[in-house]
Amino acid sequence: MIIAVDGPSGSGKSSTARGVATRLGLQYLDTGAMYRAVTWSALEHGLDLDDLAAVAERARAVQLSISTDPQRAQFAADGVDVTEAIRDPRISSSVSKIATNLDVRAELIRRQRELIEASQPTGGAVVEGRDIATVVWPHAELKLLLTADQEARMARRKAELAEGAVTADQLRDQIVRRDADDSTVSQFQVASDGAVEIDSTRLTLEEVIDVICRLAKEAEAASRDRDS
Ligand SMILES: Nc1ncnc2c1ncn2[C@@H]1O[C@H](COP(=O)(O)OP(=O)(O)OP(=O)(O)O)[C@@H](O)[C@H]1O
Ligand SMILES: Nc1ccn([C@H]2C[C@H](O)[C@@H](COP(=O)(O)O)O2)c(=O)n1
Repeated sequence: MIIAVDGPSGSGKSSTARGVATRLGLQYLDTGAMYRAVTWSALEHGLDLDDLAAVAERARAVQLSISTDPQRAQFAADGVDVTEAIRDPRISSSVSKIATNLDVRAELIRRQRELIEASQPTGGAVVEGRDIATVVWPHAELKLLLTADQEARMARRKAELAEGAVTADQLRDQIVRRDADDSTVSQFQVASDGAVEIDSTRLTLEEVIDVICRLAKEAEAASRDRDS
């Protein structure tokens, strides 16, 4: 089973997808981490992020190692562990430049499909991002759009950062400006065909995980009925 989870920044995709994958014994793919790792690599190589061809070349060249174990978040780029570095505000503020480069997207979508295919012999994966149900894996057995209102998303992001780590303007940039830029290349503001929208504004993380696990069981049963 492939479960696709898309949605805006701070809606809870990573924490929810990791929780669902753990409970259902599936792999977990954080596609945003791949865009972040390419951003890290481009900056390490001193590239101008507006040089679309040079950045796309870097995306094709960089060796990415992505853990799909929901219990062990670990990412490496060209052999360097970037698990922590890719969460730095420096990366968050520039990653949209990489994610709106269409040649970078083509390369990362190709790699994401390979990782999803590799997950199938062990039962599948929960895959989260912005374009999973619409572009990367439209035939996912369960497609979800996870939303929450803007105030809740900003409050959640603020709560997870150290006191004073970002200013109010930086916080708004990480959520509102990033969604505006990212939505120029992906459609994650409204549910696509066959996707179920879950508004998590008034739900706890555990409640969202419960809802998704129930939907996954229903999707699995429906698929068994179709096959028999
Ligand atoms: N339903 C929820 N209720 C309260 N807090 C939540 C809920 N879901 C997630 N959170 C918290 O909100 C914060 C942001 O969640 P998370 O990083 O999973 O979002 P995201 O959609 O993956 O964000 P981004 O796309 O920016 O990486 C985390 O601290 C997480 O623990
Ligand atoms: N499938 C995806 C995943 C992510 N992005 C972009 C959008 C974000 O600005 C950036 C980092 O994602 P995050 O870790 O914050 O979820 O990558 C995308 O365009 N498509």
